[in-house]
Amino acid sequence: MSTSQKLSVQALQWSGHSLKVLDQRLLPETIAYDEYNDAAGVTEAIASMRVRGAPAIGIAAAYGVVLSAMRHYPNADWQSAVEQDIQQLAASRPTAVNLFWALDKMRRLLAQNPAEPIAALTQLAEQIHAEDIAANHAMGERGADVIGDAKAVLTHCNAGALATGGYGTALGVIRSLHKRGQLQNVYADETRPWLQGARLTVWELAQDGIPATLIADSAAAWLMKSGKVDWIIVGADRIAANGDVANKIGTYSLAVLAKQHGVKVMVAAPSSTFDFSMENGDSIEIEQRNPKELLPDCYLNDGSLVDAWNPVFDVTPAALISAIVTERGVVIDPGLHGVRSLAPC
Ligand SMILES: CSC[C@H]1O[C@H](OP(=O)(O)O)[C@H](O)[C@@H]1O
Repeated sequence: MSTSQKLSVQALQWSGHSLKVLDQRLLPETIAYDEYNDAAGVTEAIASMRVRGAPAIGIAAAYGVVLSAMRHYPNADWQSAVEQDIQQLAASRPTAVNLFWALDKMRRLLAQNPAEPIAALTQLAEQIHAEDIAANHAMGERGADVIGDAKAVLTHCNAGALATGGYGTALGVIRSLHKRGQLQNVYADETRPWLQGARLTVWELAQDGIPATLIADSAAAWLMKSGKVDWIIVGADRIAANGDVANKIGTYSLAVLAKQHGVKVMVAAPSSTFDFSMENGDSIEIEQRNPKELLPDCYLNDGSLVDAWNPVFDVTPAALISAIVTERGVVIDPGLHGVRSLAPC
């Protein structure tokens, strides 16, 4: 696909009675949407990473609850059937708190016994979607304000429109910097093993005419030692009360390297990514995915030759983070202050 071709690609498209999900396992070669009419399908779309990215997972799950209610209401005991679907959605992936945040919002609405449950649930899911996009634009501007003029930034994984309702968190900051003319270059690392950086971020930025330079994950240290980047900008999947951040595997090593080389680290995440029930990141569940996602094809026919350990997130201590940017505000040096100042009032 030519980089000049501009596509308003969205991870999720809600029709009012079905959810179309862009199958991100096939990008960038193929743009294909699967259409879902029930919660079980949405659960599978999340678990298989057809849709991925903390905010996008939460939004998809919210629509999954709407589809569940559409299927079961007004049968007898329809609320129990919906609750079972909610539990299935909650079991799809463990680390991104946005999934549980969205499901809890839908549950709390159901507990109020709205007179028109389908309409009420639909309105809330659409509100969650719209507010995420608005939050990303607000974060983009706040993050660009913090960074000012940057030689270049390095981003890890994909925290873009493909991982959210639209515009992106880390890529939202990059989009805002680019619009202001404040950015000389964007480096994107490949983000093994799923290659969110090489397959999604480089491609997504190209749709906006934002050139990105791809690097191997193992080149990040040398890039920083070469003085080529000022900031690392990433998203998040769960942020504890002390500012510890769970994000894509490899984020922690980038933060350690950044400290060694005087590079600053920015985390951009909506307030739905905070988990104030957790004092620190020690108890954040780290998803372990199928080793087959890590093994080269040559081993797939004979798994006896090699074992594989495939944690797909890690936790970066707040002390290694320079700024956490949300739609509610910014915390500089979260290691000193925690992030409770960003809690909802
Ligand atoms: C906008 S936050 C996206 C966040 O989710 C990614 O994980 P996955 O691709 O496995 O869903 C990664 O941690 C990103 O930072």
